[in-house]
Parts: sequence; structure tokens; C-alpha cells
Amino acid sequence: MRKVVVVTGANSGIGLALCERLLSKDDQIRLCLACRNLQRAENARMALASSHPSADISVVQIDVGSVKSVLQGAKELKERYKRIDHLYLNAGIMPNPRICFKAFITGLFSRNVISMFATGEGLLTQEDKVTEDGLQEVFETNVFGHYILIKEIEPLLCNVHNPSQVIWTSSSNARRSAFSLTDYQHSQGQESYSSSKYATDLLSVALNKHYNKQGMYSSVVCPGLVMTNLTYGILPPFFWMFIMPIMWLIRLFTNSFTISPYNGAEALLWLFSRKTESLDSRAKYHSCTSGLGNNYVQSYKMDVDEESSDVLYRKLLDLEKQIRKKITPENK
Ligand SMILES: NC(=O)C1=CN([C@@H]2O[C@H](COP(=O)(O)OP(=O)(O)OC[C@H]3O[C@@H](n4cnc5c(N)ncnc54)[C@H](OP(=O)(O)O)[C@@H]3O)[C@@H](O)[C@H]2O)C=CC1
Ligand SMILES: CC(C)CCC[C@@H](C)[C@H]1CC[C@H]2C3=C(CC[C@]12C)[C@@]1(C)CCC(=O)C[C@@H]1CC3
Repeated sequence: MRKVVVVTGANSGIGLALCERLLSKDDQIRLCLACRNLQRAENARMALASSHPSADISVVQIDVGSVKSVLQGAKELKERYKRIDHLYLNAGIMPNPRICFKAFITGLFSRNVISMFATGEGLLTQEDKVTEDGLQEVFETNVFGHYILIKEIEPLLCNVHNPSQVIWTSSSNARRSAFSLTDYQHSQGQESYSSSKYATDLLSVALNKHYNKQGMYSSVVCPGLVMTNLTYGILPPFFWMFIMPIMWLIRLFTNSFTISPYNGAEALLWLFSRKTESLDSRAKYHSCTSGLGNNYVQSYKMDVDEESSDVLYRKLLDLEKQIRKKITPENK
């Protein structure tokens, strides 16, 4: 049976590099690019098809920042496939990022300098906004839209005899102190990205608790620091090009400067061939690149506790109910 792989945010950056690497590994897969912009998705599909002419690559329109769009996209997936073997939840945003240069300079002369480069902790703030669904945009895009997608295509993912994998692109920037269960959408603070990635980590643990017995396994990946449209929103491309020699130098001290989308996709690709039984529910699988440019995967225990993960999951179930009522009032 040909494996079905769905990737959100597949038209650029890490998502696109993952698709390219998946097809190079196994061009018998049925690959579906789940993207919000059909033109960008079609361009990506054509680029992938030109290097893998015999591959089965299709597109589905899903804007994870809109529940209506997720419901419509999920309906199309259910019409098209009987099951989904690997669902990569990769789409993500970091809107209006700002660097705190004071924290950067202070960090440079502190003993936490390596960890600062690896996680970006305390260096960035973002400006969030409210979507048409009435949710915080970063939370809806990075977490809730994907959560609804899983719920909608649950029958395609849950099979005890043939388990499926859900793989989240999280981040080393996920931080417990940026997240609060009383403000899990992060409407109050300025670190919505960090908060959303921590929520991803908590949600993945909860999904394993609720779905492993039904044949669905969730894992979390950190791709490292990668040059993509997301990082070009933090500093312009010419600046990153200019400091590239410094980045290679920093790579001698931290393996998290993966830099290219190809390298960043390492752990995502690695998980593709893992047996579900061998996965650790609480591990974050990191793409790593050594000073000499060699790629490998390292797993670290996540800073999550079961109670917080349960509480968040219950809050998401409640929010799901509310949103579904709002969108389809006849179901009241
Ligand atoms: N770059 C880095 O250093 C790191 C990135 N990550 C994570 O990796 C993931 C991929 O990001 P990256 O490749 O870096 O950045 P890109 O901006 O290149 O890719 C993000 C992808 O997500 C898509 N996307 C954004 N919003 C939506 C939406 N509402 N609905 C559907 N798709 C959407 C984008 O589509 P469109 O082209 O239409 O905008 C794009 O395809 C993200 O989750 C990010 O948080 C994690 C750690 C480090
Ligand atoms: C000399 C240069 C390397 C200076 C760059 C300073 C900062 C802009 C960067 C240092 C660590 C970076 C980092 C990210 C963004 C850019 C930095 C803060 C991320 C937060 C990007 C998105 C992620 O998901 C994780 C990254 C961690 C490291």
C-alpha cells in the first residue's frame, strides 16, 4: 500500500524541503501539499514534480488560521483518501517580530550565551491580532487550526492495526514561562510565538495519552535555526547573508544552527521511518548540524507535565465546542 503523507505549510521553507526529501527517499508515497495559497502551492507542486516526474503529488487548500477553511480542507481529504499515514503539522507564523537588542548584548556577555543562540530566549517579541474566528492569530495558526484538522480527519488517522503519525514542527523557542493556562491564547503578552510552541508541546503529550490506544501517535520536532521566510521577517535576507560566516562559527558551539531548510527537515524526515512503538511521547526530536556540516537527530525530554497538558487539552475541547457552535449554529 502506498503511504499517504499530508504536509501543512508545504509551499516554502522547511515544509517544502521536507517534501523534496520525502520524495527522494520514497517516490511511491502519495504526497498532499496542504497550503493556504493555491498559486504558491501549485508552484511548489510543479517544482517537486519536475524533480520527481512519476510521483503522486496533489494540493489541498487549508488556511489553518480559519476554522471554516480547515473544515472544508478536511472534507476534501476525507473524500480523497481512506487513511493518512503521516500528517506533518508544519505551517506556522511569527508576525511582526522585534529583536530586543539590549537583551542580545547582555546575553552575549553572560554564561547563557550558547543557550541564547540555541533558543532565542528573551530576544524576540511579536505583535499578535484577533482573527475572524475571534481567536489570537498565532495561537489559531500554530496550534488550534491544526488541532481542529486532527479532530476532523480522526477516522483517517486512527487505526489500531496500522498506526499513523502526527508530527508537529515545534521550536527550541517553546518556553514554559511564556505560556499560561489562564491565557493559553497569549492575548496579554508579547511572546505569542514562544507560547504557541509550548502549547504545541503540551498538546502533543495530551494527544498521545488520548489517541495511542486508537492507533495515532504524536511527535514534536525542533528544526533548529533555519533561513526561511520566517527568519527573513526577523532580519532581512542580505543581513543574514552578511553574518553567515559568524553563523558558521557559532555552529562550532551549538548544533542548532541548521541554517538550510534541507538540514532543518532532518528530524522530520527521520521520524517518517520510525516505528510508532519506538517513539517517546515526551521527547522533542531536534534536527542538528555539526560544525563540519553533518546532519543528525538528537532527542531531549520536553519541559512539560501531564497535569498542564490535560488542562490545556480540556480547554481546547471546550473551545472547539464553542467555535463549532458559532460556525454551524444549526448544530446548537
Ligand atoms: N525557520 C526557523 O528557524 C524555525 C521555524 N520553525 C517552524 O517551522 C515551521 C515552518 O516555518 P518555516 O519554514 O521556517 O517558515 P516559512 O514561512 O517558510 O513557512 C511557513 C509555511 O507555513 C505556511 N502558513 C503560514 N500561515 C498559514 C496558514 N494560516 N495556513 C496555512 N499555511 C500557513 C506558509 O504559507 P504562505 O507561503 O502562504 O505564507 C508557509 O508555507 C513553522 O511552524 C515555524 O514556526 C521552528 C523553529 C525554527
Ligand atoms: C550573529 C547572529 C547570529 C545574531 C542573531 C541574533 C538573533 C536574531 C538570533 C539568535 C538566536 C535566533 C533564534 C531564532 C530567531 C533569531 C535569533 C533570535 C528563533 C527564535 C527563530 C524561530 C524559532 O522557532 C527558533 C529560533 C531560535 C534561535
